[in-house]
Amino acid sequence: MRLDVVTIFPEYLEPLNVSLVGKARARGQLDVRVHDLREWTHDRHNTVDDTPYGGGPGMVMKTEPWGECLDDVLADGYEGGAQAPALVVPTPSGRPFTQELAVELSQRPWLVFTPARYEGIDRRVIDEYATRMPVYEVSIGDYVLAGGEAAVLVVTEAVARLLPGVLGNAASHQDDSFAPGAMANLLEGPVYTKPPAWRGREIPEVLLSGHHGKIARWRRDEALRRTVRNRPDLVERTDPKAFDKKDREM
Ligand SMILES: COC(=O)COc1cccc(COC(=O)c2cn[nH]c2)c1
Repeated sequence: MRLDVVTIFPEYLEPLNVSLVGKARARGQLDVRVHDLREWTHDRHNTVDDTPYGGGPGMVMKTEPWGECLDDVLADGYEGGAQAPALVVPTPSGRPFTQELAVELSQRPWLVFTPARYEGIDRRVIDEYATRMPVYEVSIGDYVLAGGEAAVLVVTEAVARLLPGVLGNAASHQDDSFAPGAMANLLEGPVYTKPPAWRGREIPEVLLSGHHGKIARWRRDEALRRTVRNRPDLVERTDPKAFDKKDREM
């Protein structure tokens, strides 16, 4: 997968050199290219923003630098078809970024991220590129950040860990929270490891029993308990058939 990020703060994307994404890049599983938008400005102050038409506070990111930069980024290697890029625009007014969307994005060959600063990017930029490729306007949560770069780190990590071979133990994202299947829409329950006792706190007996059926049942019950407590909305969304009699007694 190829990932391009266009930003006025390239250093903000340094974390893409470490950990999971960094290793995937080193292994050649990910081709990450960060571009400084200001390199596509031509004035002395490298201007990327201007006042909003219609008035109001703040500044808006100008069309020209974005257009010139994105044309260059998309110029190489874009033969349509297999190499078709998609634009990913972090914005508070986007569709919620979910595990399902992470899976969808992880199946694309090329993502171009356009994190905005200020009040956002002139709408005409998105409209222009939407004529050439899919545009995903995604929100990572109901709050406003000073810029979309942090959201790029979030989306990139969620997507990269789904790429084959990137996560050590392939099975580990099968039972992720929100992964499709029985665990869909349930939060993850508690996890434990050695030592068996710590400050007088021991491990739930069932986990030491070696009885896989009971362990799976206990984990599901704990996940359900935590979901009911923290995310009743997710319980609503889960198909009632997914719950058996014992669940209903909970
Ligand atoms: C065309 O799209 C744009 O112009 C984007 O506009 C904005 C405006 C303000 C802030 C941001 C950065 O993203 C977030 O704050 C965000 C993403 N998820 N949750 C919060 C982006």
